[in-house]
Amino acid sequence: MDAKKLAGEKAIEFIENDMIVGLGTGSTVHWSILKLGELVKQGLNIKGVPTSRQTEQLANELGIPLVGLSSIDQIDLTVDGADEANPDFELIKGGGGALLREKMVASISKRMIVVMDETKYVANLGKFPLPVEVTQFGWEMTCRQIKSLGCEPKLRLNNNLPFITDNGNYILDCDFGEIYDAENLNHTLNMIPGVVENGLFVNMTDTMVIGNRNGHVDILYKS
Ligand SMILES: O=C(CO)[C@H](O)[C@H](O)COP(=O)(O)O
Repeated sequence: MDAKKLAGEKAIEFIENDMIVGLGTGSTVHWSILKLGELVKQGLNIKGVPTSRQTEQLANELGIPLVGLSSIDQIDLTVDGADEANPDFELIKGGGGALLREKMVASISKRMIVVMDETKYVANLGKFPLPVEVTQFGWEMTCRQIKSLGCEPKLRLNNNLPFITDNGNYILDCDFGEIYDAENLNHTLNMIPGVVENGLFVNMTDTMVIGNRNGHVDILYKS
């Protein structure tokens, strides 16, 4: 059983006609977008807000109408993946490098549904190094300041060259070990000049759809 596919497709059940829908990035939400494309072909009326160029391209190929942040102030529902999620519904995102647009879209969403396979649901965040998007200008200085918080940042590479985000920035993958105060770390990181955004999503989702290899899908709601 493809646990990512199970979760991705299940989440589409939350989408209703006439909604503005945030479209996340990654291999799990990929399945949600494919399913959404089928429903749009059958007459579902929605508008999507893509969180990356990759997602924008997929949505265009599938004929999903898109709208940009320039013309909306609120999104009804966003479906997106995660690299890790804990029982407090805190997330690490950005494995695909789309964390800035993902967080902007999530921040104006009335509801965010997170889709993942069972391996992403963990007791404590931090095994997955936290992605931090930083400006190219002075990135080494920013890197040293992040390091002084007690982690080992690594510049993300792509074919031996720095990975460049859709926004023209770099990503530092930061191993903090186990993260016990995600809210505080989120604020501390974003106070460092040169940090554009980090991949901690705190108080942004109340629903997680988790696919299991045994074919079962768990839906968790924050109480
Ligand atoms: O945050 C993300 C991209 O920036 C993704 O949602 C996250 O990396 C999960 O990806 P996948 O579903 O492929 O495991």
